[in-house]
Amino acid sequence: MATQGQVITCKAAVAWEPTKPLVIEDVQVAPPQAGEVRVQILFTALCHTDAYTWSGKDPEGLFPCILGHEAAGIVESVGEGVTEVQPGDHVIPCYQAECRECKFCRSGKTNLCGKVRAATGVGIMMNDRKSRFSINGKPIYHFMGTSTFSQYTVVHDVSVAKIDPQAPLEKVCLLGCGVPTGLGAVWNAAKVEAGSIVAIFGLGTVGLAVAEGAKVAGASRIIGIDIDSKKFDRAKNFGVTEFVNPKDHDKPIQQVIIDLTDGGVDYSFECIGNVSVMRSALECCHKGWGTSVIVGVAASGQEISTRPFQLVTGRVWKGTAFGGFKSRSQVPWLVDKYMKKEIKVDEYITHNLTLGEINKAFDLMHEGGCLRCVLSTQV
Ligand SMILES: NC(=O)c1ccc[n+]([C@@H]2O[C@H](COP(=O)([O-])OP(=O)(O)OC[C@H]3O[C@@H](n4cnc5c(N)ncnc54)[C@H](O)[C@@H]3O)[C@@H](O)[C@H]2O)c1
Ligand SMILES: N[C@@H](CCC(=O)N[C@@H](CSCO)C(=O)NCC(=O)O)C(=O)O
Ligand SMILES: [Zn+2]
Ligand SMILES: [Zn+2]
Repeated sequence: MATQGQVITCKAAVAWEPTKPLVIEDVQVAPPQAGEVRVQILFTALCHTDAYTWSGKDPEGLFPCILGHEAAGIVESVGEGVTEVQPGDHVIPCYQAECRECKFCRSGKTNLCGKVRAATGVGIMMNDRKSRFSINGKPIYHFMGTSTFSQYTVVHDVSVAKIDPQAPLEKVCLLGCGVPTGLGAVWNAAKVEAGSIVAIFGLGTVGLAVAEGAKVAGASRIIGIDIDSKKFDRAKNFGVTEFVNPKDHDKPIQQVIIDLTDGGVDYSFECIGNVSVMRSALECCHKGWGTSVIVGVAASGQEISTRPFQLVTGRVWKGTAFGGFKSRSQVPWLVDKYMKKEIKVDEYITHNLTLGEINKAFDLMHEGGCLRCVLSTQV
């Protein structure tokens, strides 16, 4: 039955309130308006940022909403003026848009895009400043411009990357967030050179992707730091060469790393979202040149601090969103790299469930063994 131009009623996991279990509801998804694309989501993974917003600690978190931002699917229909994708195209929704026209996109200095960010931050679509999701007339907010915990979603055309139709959607959905973030933190934000010493704080999916990126870049030592020692065995397969558990030491962890590395590392990456660890990550960097990249997302109200002397003496503190990758241009390139077996993806998938089991999937995130859980949207 043709669905184009019609409201689609489908299943979606709705977050009615912070921390309350998500509820699978029948949701009405309106047709795409000008500059919009309606996508049938086939597979979606969970990222720690979904849990963060669900916790109520995200200043941009609005409820009720449909969370989810790491997914893959097929274009169902497009709105007026959409030229770069058409029904049937295989796509990955991109929470970091790329319009190629705005001040940010034209700067050549950042992957951030300003075109739709004001709308995606308040859970609506740009065209009429309304949501395309509703339940019996009650609007449900969008999330990060993606809302992938749904069988159908509507995204801005600048927020969707067309990918190789041969790519397995149940795997490449991961290229919507965590894996590119870690790889890009190394390749784009830090620009790690061969021979560098690297420290990674937090060995979840993002930290392991940092390790993989550092290995590809030719780092000589890749030191993984995690409070869960069970993380180390798996981390070796992603390139981590040494493991440090802060719990095994009395000294501050930055001092432990400085002692291990004759003065500090060339590059460090915070992949947890803990502001006190962010400080350690900066301070374990080598005087004169060490660079620390913040990747983890810290809760509302949290702030970073250090002695300015740390920066006066040459350390550099920076951060990255989506690893600095330009989404619509480079996600297809990452998919191609995966197809050529040049980057890992399958190895980050530890669990597979269905959308109907999403609360179990959130529980799994707190278990040390879980990296990414991929949900099939067939509830
Ligand atoms: N900047 C971006 O664009 C971007 C993109 C994706 C994810 N993120 C953020 O990156 C962070 C990591 O995401 P993830 O999915 O890999 O999370 P995760 O929860 O799977 O991994 C975090 C790891 O940190 C470890 N850890 C926790 N506290 C620690 C401490 N005090 N010292 C050392 N290790 C500690 C945990 O044991 C775990 O292994 C999250 O904050 C997420 O929101 C940011
Ligand atoms: N609303 C949050 C923003 C959190 C944040 O920094 N998000 C990252 C992506 S995390 C993906 O897992 C990001 O892309 N930031 C840049 C942007 O949002 O434009 C908060 O306010 O804490
Ligand atoms: Zn994410
Ligand atoms: Zn732009």
